[in-house]
Amino acid sequence: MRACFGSVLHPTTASPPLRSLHHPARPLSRLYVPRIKISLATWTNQIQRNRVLKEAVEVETGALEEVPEGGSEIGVNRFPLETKEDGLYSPPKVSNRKKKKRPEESDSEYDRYKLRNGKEVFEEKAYLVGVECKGSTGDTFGIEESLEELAQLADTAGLRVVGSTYQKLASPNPRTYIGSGKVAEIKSAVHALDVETVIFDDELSAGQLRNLEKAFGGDVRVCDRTALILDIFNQRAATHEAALQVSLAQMEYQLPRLTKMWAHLERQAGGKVKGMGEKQIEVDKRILRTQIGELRKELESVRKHRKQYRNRRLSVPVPVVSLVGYTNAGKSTLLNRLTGAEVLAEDQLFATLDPTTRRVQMKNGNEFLLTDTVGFIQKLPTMLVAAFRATLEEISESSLLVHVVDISHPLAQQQMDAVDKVLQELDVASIPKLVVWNKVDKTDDPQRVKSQAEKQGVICISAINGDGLEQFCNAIQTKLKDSLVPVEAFVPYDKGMLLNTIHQVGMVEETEYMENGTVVRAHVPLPLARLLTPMRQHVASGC
Ligand SMILES: Nc1nc2c(ncn2[C@@H]2O[C@H](COP(=O)(O)OP(=O)(O)OP(=O)(O)O)[C@@H](O)[C@H]2O)c(=O)[nH]1
Ligand SMILES: [Mg+2]
Repeated sequence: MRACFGSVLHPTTASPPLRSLHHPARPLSRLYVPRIKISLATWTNQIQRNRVLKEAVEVETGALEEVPEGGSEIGVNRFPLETKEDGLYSPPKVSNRKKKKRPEESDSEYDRYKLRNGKEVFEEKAYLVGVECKGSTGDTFGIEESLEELAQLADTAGLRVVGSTYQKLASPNPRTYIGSGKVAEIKSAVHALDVETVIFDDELSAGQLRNLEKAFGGDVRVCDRTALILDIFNQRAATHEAALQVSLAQMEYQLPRLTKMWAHLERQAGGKVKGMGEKQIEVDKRILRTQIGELRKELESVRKHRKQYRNRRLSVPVPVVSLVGYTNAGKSTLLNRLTGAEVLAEDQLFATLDPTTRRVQMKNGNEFLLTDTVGFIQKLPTMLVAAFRATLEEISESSLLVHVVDISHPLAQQQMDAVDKVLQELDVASIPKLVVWNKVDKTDDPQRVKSQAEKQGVICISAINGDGLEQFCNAIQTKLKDSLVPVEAFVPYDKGMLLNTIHQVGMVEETEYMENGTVVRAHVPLPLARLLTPMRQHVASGC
C-alpha cells in the first residue's frame, strides 16, 4: 500500500477504515491526525523498503531470471520529459510483461532512497501529463513550460520524473480529462517505465481521478497539481500553524473526492450489497467533516495567540512592506540581505511557507517592517492561498507590496502576470505596489536589463550580491510617502516617545517647540495618524 499525496489518514476513534483517496483498493487504516506529518515520500518508505528487501532475497535465492545482455530493460533517463513536436508521445516498444530484475537492479532501488529536508525519502517514479486547450492565449504559460514547472514541483516533492506527455484538446474530457487514445498511450508508457504515480498538470475531479486510475491499472496512483503542491506544503510546514493549515487544506481537498470510493466493494460482492458503498462514503465524509471542524477550532486558538503578538507590533505603527512574488524569485534572499535575518533561501519551489517580519533601518534613520511571504505559482487554487491566512493578513495590512521578479527567468513576464492574477483574487490590488527586478546578475546582459528597467521606472537589484539595494530602499521610502497621511499635531513634552516614533516612521517637514510641547507637521502611516488624532484636535483648538 502506498499513500496518496496528502492522504495521510489516521483514526481517532474505532471508526471503519478509510480508503486511500484515489485508490479504493488500498485501505488506509487510520483517520487523519494533523500533528503527525507524513508526506507521500516518507509514507512510502517502509512499504518500498520491504519490497526491495523481498526482491533482494528473491535474487539471492535465484528466484528471478537473469535478463539477457542488451535486454529490454528501460533506463529511467531514456524518456526524459520528451514529447514529439505535435505533442504526441511514442510509447517505448517493450512488452508489458512484468519485467525481470537483475541483482544490480535491487541496488538501484536502494539508490532511490534520498535525503530530503532532513528526512530519508523514497523517490517514486512519476510521469507527467498536461492538456493544452485550443484557444488558450499565448501570453500565458505554454504547455511545455507548464510541464517543466510541474517537473520541478515533482522534484521538490521528492519524486523522480521519468517521462511526460501532453495533448491538445478543444476542451478536457469530462470522464478522463484526456482522450481515450491518450489514456491507452500513457498506460503503456506507465507499464514500460514502471511508473508509480501519474501527475496531471490541472485539477482533476473525483470522477476523473477514479476513471484514470482504473484505466491505468491497479497499482498506479493518479494525482493532480494541487495535490502535489499540498504534499510539498505538508513536507515544508515548519510551524504548528502552517502544519495545521496545510492539514486543513488537504482535508478540504479530499472531502469532495471521497465520492463513491467504496463502489468497488459492491462490485466485489457481486452487487449483493447495493448501497453499501454509498453508506460508507457518508460515514467517511462525516468523520472527515468532524475532523475539519476540530482542526478549524485548533487553528483559531493558534491564530488568537498570533493576533495578540501582531496587535503588540501594530501598537508601534511602523509601516509594513510585504515582499510578494513568484516562488523562487528571491524574496527570502532579499529579506536576509536587508535585515540579516536567516530565513531559509534555496533554489527550490516553496522554500518559504510562514511569513517572517524584520525591521529595516535606513541610512536617514527611517524604519519600516519587511515581511517575507509564501511564493505564488500559476494555476494556484485560491483556496490554497486562502489557507495561508497568516500570509494573507500580512499582505492585506501592508502599506506597500514589493513585487519581486526573477528577471533572469525565461518566463519572467508570465510569472509576473500569474502573481498579479493571484493578488487580484486576494483583493489587495488597491495597495500601492513597487516592482523590482531581481537576479539581474544572472541575466545575459545586466547592463541592457538595467537600462530597460530604467525606461520602465522599475528598480533593478541583485539580492545575492547587494547590487541596487540602496536605490531599492530609497524607492520604498518614496512609495511609502505616497501612502502616508499628512498631519499637524501638538505633542506634549511628556509624550516624547511619540515624537520619536513620528521621526522614525514618518517624514517630518517642520517642528516648532512651544512652552508645553512640540508642534509637528509630518507625513505619517495611517495607524500613527489615528494614534495622533487627539493631539491633532488639540492643534485645532490650541494653536
Ligand atoms: N544569481 C542570483 N540568485 C539569487 C538572487 N536572489 C536569490 N537568488 C537565488 O534564488 C534561489 C531562490 O531564492 P529564495 O530567496 O529562496 O526565493 P523565494 O522567492 O524566497 O522562494 P520561495 O520561498 O520558494 O517563494 C536561491 O537559490 C537564491 O540563492 C540573485 O539576486 N541572484
Ligand atoms: Mg522564500
